[in-house]
Amino acid sequence: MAAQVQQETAFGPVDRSAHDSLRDREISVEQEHLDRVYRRLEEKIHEAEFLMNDAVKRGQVGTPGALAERDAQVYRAGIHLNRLNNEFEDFLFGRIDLLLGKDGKKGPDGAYTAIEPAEGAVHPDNTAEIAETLHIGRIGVLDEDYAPLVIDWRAPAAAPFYRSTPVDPGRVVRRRVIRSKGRRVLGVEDDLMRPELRATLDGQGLPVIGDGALMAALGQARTHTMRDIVASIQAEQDLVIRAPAASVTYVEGGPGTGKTAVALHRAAYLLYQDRRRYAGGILIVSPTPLLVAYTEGVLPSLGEEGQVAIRAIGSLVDGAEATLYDSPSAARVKGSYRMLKVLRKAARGALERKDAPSRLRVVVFGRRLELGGEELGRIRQNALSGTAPVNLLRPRARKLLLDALWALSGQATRHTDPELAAELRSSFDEDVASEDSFLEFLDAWWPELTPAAVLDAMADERRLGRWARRVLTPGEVRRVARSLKRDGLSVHDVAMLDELQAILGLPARPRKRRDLDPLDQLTGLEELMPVREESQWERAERLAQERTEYAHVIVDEAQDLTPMQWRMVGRRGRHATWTVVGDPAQSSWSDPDEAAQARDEALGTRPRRRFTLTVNYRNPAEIAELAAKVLALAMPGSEAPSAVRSTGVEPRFTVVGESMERTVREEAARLLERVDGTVGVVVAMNRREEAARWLDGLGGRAVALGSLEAKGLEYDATVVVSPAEIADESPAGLRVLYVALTRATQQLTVVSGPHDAPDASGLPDLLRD
Ligand SMILES: Nc1ncnc2c1ncn2[C@@H]1O[C@H](COP(=O)(O)OP(=O)(O)OP(=O)(O)O)[C@@H](O)[C@H]1O
Repeated sequence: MAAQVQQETAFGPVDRSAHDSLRDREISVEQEHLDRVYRRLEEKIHEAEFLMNDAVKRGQVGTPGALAERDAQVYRAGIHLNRLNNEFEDFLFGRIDLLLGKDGKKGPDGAYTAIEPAEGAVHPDNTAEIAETLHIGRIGVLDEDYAPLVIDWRAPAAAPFYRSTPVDPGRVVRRRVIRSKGRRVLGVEDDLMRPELRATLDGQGLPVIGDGALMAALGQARTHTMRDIVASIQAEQDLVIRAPAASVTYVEGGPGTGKTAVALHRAAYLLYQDRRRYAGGILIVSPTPLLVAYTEGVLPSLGEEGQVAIRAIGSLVDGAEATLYDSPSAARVKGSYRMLKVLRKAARGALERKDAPSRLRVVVFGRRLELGGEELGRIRQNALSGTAPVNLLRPRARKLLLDALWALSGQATRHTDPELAAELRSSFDEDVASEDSFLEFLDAWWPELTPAAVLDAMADERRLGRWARRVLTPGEVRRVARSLKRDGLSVHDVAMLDELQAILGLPARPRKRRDLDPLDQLTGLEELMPVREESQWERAERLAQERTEYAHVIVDEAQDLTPMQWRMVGRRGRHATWTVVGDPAQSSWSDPDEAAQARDEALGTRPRRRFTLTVNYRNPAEIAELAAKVLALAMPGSEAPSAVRSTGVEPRFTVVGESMERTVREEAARLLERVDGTVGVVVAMNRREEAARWLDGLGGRAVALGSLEAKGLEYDATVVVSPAEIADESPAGLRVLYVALTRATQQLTVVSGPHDAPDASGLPDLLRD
């Protein structure tokens, strides 16, 4: 973090009233600049509108290329103004004042490219002149001479705004965050990167205003949506955001270190860097719909939305939506690699429906032919020995049936001439294959399977037991079958559906009929035209359209993905580059080693670039210290991130009095009075419905959540209800409790229930030293 020098100029302290007028003066300096930016943008719009009207009037002006270019300019200018007027309250948010650069070269955005100051930029008496001032904003704007009025935050020239620290300041002397609303500048917050320097700008001392932008941002009340952090990205975060996209960028960091924020800003950065490459789309996988809703506004505020899909892990399969939770014991089986074996068996086993016919009878060339159960069983085995997806094996099964009937018919030896024999065989096949009895048999004996149908079949405990023999215990079979009987899907079911889709393959397309020519119908010619099968090429094109792959995949809360979920996500990024962010200490999955193996399989052999984020921006030190006690139990030896600020407010401990409902409600109400923003009440999963009722009437600022739903979210204040209940609800319970305890930005209350064994001060057993 940058040194925060308050109420000073680079020449020394000033008194408070002088400081206030200094602040006003600096605000008006920035206001002037913002006015200039808007004037310039309006000019561009007028120019563009003039050109457009002119073009309309004159019909055609210039070459088609010039016209296209002009239209593009009109379009771009329109977008700019629209975005400025409608979307961005704080369009211009930063400024850096820089020393003269080393090489004196300018980059494509009109700014000097050097990171380090030129020799002699700082005089021996520690004075220096500011050689360049850059303003940073959400989009870039150039003046009439192509000099930068605003640099896009993602441009290389903006990097020093984020990277510079007092330890390694580069050319930056002062970094300023500008706060504005609409077209009005409201305030400025400065960080001095070279406090030792006495720098001048146009012959005047360089004023330093405010308490620093980061602290101002962190102290703000939280709402139910995440804000972007574009004005206060810290150096270690910036390294991740701007890391080259090749291969896998792997980021670990404790709670509140900005992993989610960094992941979202990285998506915007990648699109800016190489829009063409990412035209294939960026997928951001989030653990819950709540976190999707919480983060959804960030990318639009950064000017990006179209090419980024933020999807909850339970909504990755089109047409399926997870709404149910599994018990920890069912989840543990459904998410594990073992399920893969079961699904492969089930996909094949589900072909054998209870009502499947046991014999095939056809009449062909005037003869009745019949295949019995044993022969049909052999044919099925033979067809299934192929490695193709089950639905794509149907044509093979059909062919084997025809072979068997042909052999039975005794026609094979009728002709010695190979050409005649082939002709006979083909008319035999056509005869059989067009018979209703054959078609009906095939549909019943080798039905086209859908993933949902196989999952349904697995709800039958007896059948599932057969498919899971030697893989699952009878108890596990019972739990899984029971969980599949419910109406609706869980996140684990969705991953199983996706796996089944891969195992089954897309159903072979119904034979495509040629568009009928009315003349053919009249003449009866239609009957004589062969029915056209889908060509290889058409099939390839269809599959390409149906593919759901992305150019870059970002996985948030990656520690929670089960092996089956990694497989599902992996299928969406087979040719992608990746950004994976997570924290092993917050994992709610019981078998981290198995998940790590699945993750490595999904990411393949691509090289990994690893980063660690070390500063907790969310929790004040008082809360972070308490949470660290649970971390020590959950993952002995692992290090908690250091909290960046302290509030002086210690966590509060209370014990359930008359009823849990009453105590929790009172504590939530108490916190609502103490904070301006949101209050989250976190309970064990099986209490989440009743907890929602406890808060009835407290208003929209208070919400109740199950422990797993709290993933990634944050509130001004939280009430964590019964740490013991949360810790005991699953094998990963302590890690889930660690998540619950690290959601508050200001205040935390812990309510102990009967299982918590609180001491006299209300401190529960699990949180004692
Ligand atoms: N550089 C920053 N400037 C301002 N706020 C920041 C910065 N970095 C992080 N924050 C804030 O800190 C909070 C935590 O960030 P975020 O949710 O991204 O952390 P996380 O590492 O994903 O946490 P968790 O692992 O607990 O889900 C958010 O409110 C975020 O806006």
